[in-house]
Amino acid sequence: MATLLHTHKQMPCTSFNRAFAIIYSFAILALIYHHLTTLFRHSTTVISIIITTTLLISDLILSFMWATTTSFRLRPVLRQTFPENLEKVLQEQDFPAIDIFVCTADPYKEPPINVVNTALSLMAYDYPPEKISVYVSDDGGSELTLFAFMEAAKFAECWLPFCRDNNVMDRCPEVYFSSNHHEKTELQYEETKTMYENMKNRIKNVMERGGICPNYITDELQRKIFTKYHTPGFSRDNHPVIIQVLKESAKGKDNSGQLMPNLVYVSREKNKNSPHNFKAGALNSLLRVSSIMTNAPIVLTQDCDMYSNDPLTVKRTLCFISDPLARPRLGYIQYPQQYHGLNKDDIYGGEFLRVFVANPVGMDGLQGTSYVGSGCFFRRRVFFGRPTSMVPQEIQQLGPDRVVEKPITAQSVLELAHHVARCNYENDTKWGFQFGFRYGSLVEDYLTGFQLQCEGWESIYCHPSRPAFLGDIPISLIDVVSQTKRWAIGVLETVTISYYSIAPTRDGGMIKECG
Ligand SMILES: O=c1ccn([C@@H]2O[C@H](COP(=O)(O)OP(=O)(O)O[C@H]3O[C@H](CO)[C@@H](O)[C@H](O)[C@H]3O)[C@@H](O)[C@H]2O)c(=O)[nH]1
Ligand SMILES: [Mn+2]
Repeated sequence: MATLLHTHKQMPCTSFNRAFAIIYSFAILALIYHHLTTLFRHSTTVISIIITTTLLISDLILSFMWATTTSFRLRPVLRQTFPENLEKVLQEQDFPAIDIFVCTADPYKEPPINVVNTALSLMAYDYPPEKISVYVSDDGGSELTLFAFMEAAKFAECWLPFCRDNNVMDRCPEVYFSSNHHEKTELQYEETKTMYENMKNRIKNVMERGGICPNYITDELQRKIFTKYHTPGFSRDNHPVIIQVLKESAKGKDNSGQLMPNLVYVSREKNKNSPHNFKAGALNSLLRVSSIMTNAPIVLTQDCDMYSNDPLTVKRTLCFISDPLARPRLGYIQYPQQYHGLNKDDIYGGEFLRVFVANPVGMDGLQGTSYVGSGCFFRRRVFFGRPTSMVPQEIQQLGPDRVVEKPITAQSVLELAHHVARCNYENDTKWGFQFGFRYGSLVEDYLTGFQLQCEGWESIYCHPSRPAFLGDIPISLIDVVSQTKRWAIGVLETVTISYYSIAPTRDGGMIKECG
């Protein structure tokens, strides 16, 4: 028998949901019938015609909404993965490499210490470290974020072996050090904690000062890097490309002599005359920069406030991707967005159970779930056209199948990486429409997932009992309202874009440019 890597089964509530759907449909039909008979037989005055017609239209709209969501209740599936079996089908040296994208946009709204915690939790995955590359996109173009990551690169040298040696489950340092579930006596614990506190203090000081303290700059090279942020006219919306390799796997080893992941800081070029396309634009820049530097076949996108809560998540994902019987059209695997720090009453409904759990479970049983922006593992290939026909890239180095041979710090690699992160790079290309993350909606994730599905890619929703990722939720009313408004507008934009673009299934070609 083949080794079991994952299973799926229908949820026990399926039969009940189906029976309910049938009964409810009859009730709706009866209601519509009632409205129609009232309209044609009993409505004699203009007023009663208007009232009945209005009721009929509203009930038709509500029925349509009910029918679309009910489809998610008809075949909900639960999946289980067996990462412990992975090495029976795939040797560790054959594990695919993975490029992880972390996006941040503003050091004051998204404190660098939190972004650093997210990145550290991802670098510390239970996975061969030399196969992991973490790319940080800094849309805030801030030296404070870069400084925080320079510190993180140093701290990672002791944090990664510490997690490995002690089999730590909470690999986000802040969470680990503020919980009480561990041996607090050990020397290694004390040392690591002190290093973490030092890092935190240095980042805090820099934040309070609003700039880098001169005594924190250790060498000429660092000084040179930070002067880039002080050239005349430099602002978050107007600055050149800054790419800094903070950890190179091939060179740096951790404190126990093991290899480390790559850690690369990227702040794409911005100027006021070019559209920057928000997060989708940032992700596309990272997609290209990472193509040039490492070109891993698997890509994980992550919001800066969503840390990894389970070190096994990459292996779990491989259970689907590396399954010899895997569906060839499998494009992405989405984990739910889950949150920590929810208050007991959750007065703003911040858990979003329907959006991030109930609906995806249902979509998974049909054609696959949508992409929700964070906690999603893609096959890089999905960004380059339909499963059956790959669209050639404007430069050959961006092809998803290319094997990178040069080190990420090679001069030619860095030059090309800078080139593809420039803001006019995308002019006259299909980036954002046919390649990469899609432009035109405030919810680029929803639009991207939807268009990938139109192209024929399938997806899987994986919901392990230990949350794979945990994030922050908006806790003030004003933040909740603005997020909900953004999402609502974004979904409407997705509908209009999809309506006006020619879906690939209909013309056998590509999605028309829009925007
Ligand atoms: O110009 C931008 C704007 C945002 N971001 C990053 O995008 C992420 C999400 O943005 P946020 O403002 O936190 O939006 P939320 O509404 O909280 O995010 C949800 O909704 C977004 C849009 O649907 C998705 O992209 C996210 O993954 C999902 O968590 C954050 O890491 C930001 O740093 C950028 O990198 N560049
Ligand atoms: Mn957010």
